[in-house]
Amino acid sequence: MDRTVRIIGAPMDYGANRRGVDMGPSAIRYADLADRLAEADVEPVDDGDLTMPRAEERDPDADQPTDGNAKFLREVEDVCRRVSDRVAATLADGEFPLVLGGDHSVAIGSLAGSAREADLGAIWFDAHADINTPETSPSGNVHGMPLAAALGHGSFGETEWAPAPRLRASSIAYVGLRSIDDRERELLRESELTVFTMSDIDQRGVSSVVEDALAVATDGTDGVHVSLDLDWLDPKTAPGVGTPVRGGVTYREAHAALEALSRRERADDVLRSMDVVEVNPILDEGNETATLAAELTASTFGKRIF
Ligand SMILES: NC(=[NH2+])NCCC[C@H](N)C(=O)O
Ligand SMILES: [Mn+2]
Ligand SMILES: [Mn+2]
Repeated sequence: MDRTVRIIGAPMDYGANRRGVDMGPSAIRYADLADRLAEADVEPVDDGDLTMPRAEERDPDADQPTDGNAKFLREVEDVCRRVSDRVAATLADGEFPLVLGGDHSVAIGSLAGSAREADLGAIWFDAHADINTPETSPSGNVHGMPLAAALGHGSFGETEWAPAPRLRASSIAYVGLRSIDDRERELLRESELTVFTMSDIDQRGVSSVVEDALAVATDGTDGVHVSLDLDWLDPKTAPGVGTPVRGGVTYREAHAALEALSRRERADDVLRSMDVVEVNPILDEGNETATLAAELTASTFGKRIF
């Protein structure tokens, strides 16, 4: 790909109950993200970080926009509105928006911004389904809700900021799920989202699964959003995440999957936007998870061994 990639840092931790994931953008930059992207033949431009609101500044008299079971939802809304505007403006300039989280709630903003002027497909690389609503969430953490928000499920449907305007459930594919809450399972069985679990990867291999995910996300859409939650990988390979789940993809499987997205002939017109989320340096070992995040991002943009 020879497009300009605009790096948008979103050091958000409100969606994960404030546990250190706000240092993710800094750790990924420290792992030489820009140099690695340059090696992938894209031109990185770093916009720096968005400023995060202070929870203490919350006006106690203001109305709560949705159910009180979603923690820090007002702060998440504030950040996601700005992420969405930045992503939309970047696309309008003909550049590629790369959002660095922060916890996965920032994806509400990236999806909304990317789906403003185009029919959007999405591939969700994650251990988790992230499709709880404030009403179904067992934790109240908004990082477990971004797809419900983008699809306007539950009380998110009553808001104007959360739903992604041109994203349909039938254009979304998960790759690598292995932790699905009971209510999410019920919903996914009835929904049009495509679910590829770790068992599919075990049986068919990651490359074939990613091909199918790409087919889902590109069919009838104008472009694809890639959402990469680092807890998609096995915690032995990516320990620096807040909600690790055993049995994730290996280092090589992860590279193979993301390289498949940027096969030369299609990268430019298929990929539209990306977020890289859930890197938590406090829980990491020697910044290896952030380094992995930087490497995998370069693979997505076409960096190859040879
Ligand atoms: N982006 C993430 N790491 N999400 C974890 C979600 C965990 C769980 N399903 C919840 O709703 O709380
Ligand atoms: Mn996850
Ligand atoms: Mn996630």
